[in-house]
Amino acid sequence: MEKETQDIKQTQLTAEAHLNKFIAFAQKNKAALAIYRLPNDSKLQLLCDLSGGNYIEELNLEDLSPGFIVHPFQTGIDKIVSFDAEILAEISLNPANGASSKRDVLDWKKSPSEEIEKEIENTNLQFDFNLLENSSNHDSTLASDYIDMVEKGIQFIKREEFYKVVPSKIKNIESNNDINLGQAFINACKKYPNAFVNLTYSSKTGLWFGASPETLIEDKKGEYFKTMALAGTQAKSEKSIAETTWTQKEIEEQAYVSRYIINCFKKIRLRDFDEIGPKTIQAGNLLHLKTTFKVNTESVNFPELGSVMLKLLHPTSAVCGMPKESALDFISKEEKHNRGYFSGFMGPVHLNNLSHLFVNLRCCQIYNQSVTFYAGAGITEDSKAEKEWEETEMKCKVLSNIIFGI
Ligand SMILES: C=C(O[C@@H]1C=C(C(=O)O)C=C[C@H]1O)C(=O)O
Repeated sequence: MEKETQDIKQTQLTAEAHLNKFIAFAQKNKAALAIYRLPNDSKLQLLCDLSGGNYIEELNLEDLSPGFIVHPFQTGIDKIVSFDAEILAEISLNPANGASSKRDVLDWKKSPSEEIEKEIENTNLQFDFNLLENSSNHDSTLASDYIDMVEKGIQFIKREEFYKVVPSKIKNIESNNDINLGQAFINACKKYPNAFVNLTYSSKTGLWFGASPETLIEDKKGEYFKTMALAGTQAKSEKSIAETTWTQKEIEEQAYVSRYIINCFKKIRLRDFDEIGPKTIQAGNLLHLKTTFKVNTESVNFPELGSVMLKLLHPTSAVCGMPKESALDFISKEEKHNRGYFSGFMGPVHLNNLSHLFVNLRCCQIYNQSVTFYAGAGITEDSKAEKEWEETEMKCKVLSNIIFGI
């Protein structure tokens, strides 16, 4: 018997223990699993597709059934995969500090049967990291290679091949296969309250963990559409956010992203939008410049705006460059690793009338015996290559700190 939207049953365990049971269950049953915490929310969402998820050729948001989508940077080796919301559960964390306690309650929102709930609750297996396949991304990017790539990018900008490009790197750290995934997730929720904290697992996509500061699209059916231009990075200092200053380089770098979004609106002749910012926002130990764009989809009479904009926006100039085609060409030729799902996007679709997709940043892929962290930095004519390398190091630390304490 299917039981939807009703709080069916509550089990008393820590949130961490609940998460680890779900993760081990998903692996054992070859199911697809998405665990996420929306920005500034005190609830964790768990979504499981017992079929293991479906490959999608072309993404049409309006065709998808309620679930979760995982989209790579470029479709090729890595494919778009959708997870159907076959099982939905919610964990309320202690609202005072987002901390997990002995009394974190798991509410089943949807499940195919009581047997499945029991099976998950009774799972005592450990997640087996040995079963994760190693990718082709074995070698960390060398600082010297990254710096050369940035300098080449600056030369291309000077020759007006493009105005901005976002080269990325990978950093591999060896692991003993003893990562406590549930604990890492809860720690990321505590440390990054305004991030989209996510952990996804399927045999099609692998195991990914992230804490993204960036919305790609937020689409509330019949109400609003939102997107954001996020760029420019500096380490948080003693100064208050109000006192933070930005250089011309960072202001320009972020303005490209805003301009790119406005150009997308222009392509579909949409003039009626609110633009808020740029404002300084904090993402962990980093600061960024952010402009929010909001459209009332009801008043502009454009119900499919989210779907249309998604196709136009990805990959934005925050993760690729401007113009898109020539920056993408540079990235494909110069980067030695495969970005996989890094700088792609992911998030819930059509759940409670909301589709909220985030750019997959500040993330890592977990393998047997190692973890690969990904980070990029926006390059403009005034970039200093060493500084950009340091920026990618700081970005990798967002999660390496959670997983390895470094
Ligand atoms: C590419 C990343 O981040 C993006 C690039 C930024 C920049 O270049 O300053 C800032 C925020 C993100 O839009 C990343 O985190 O890896």
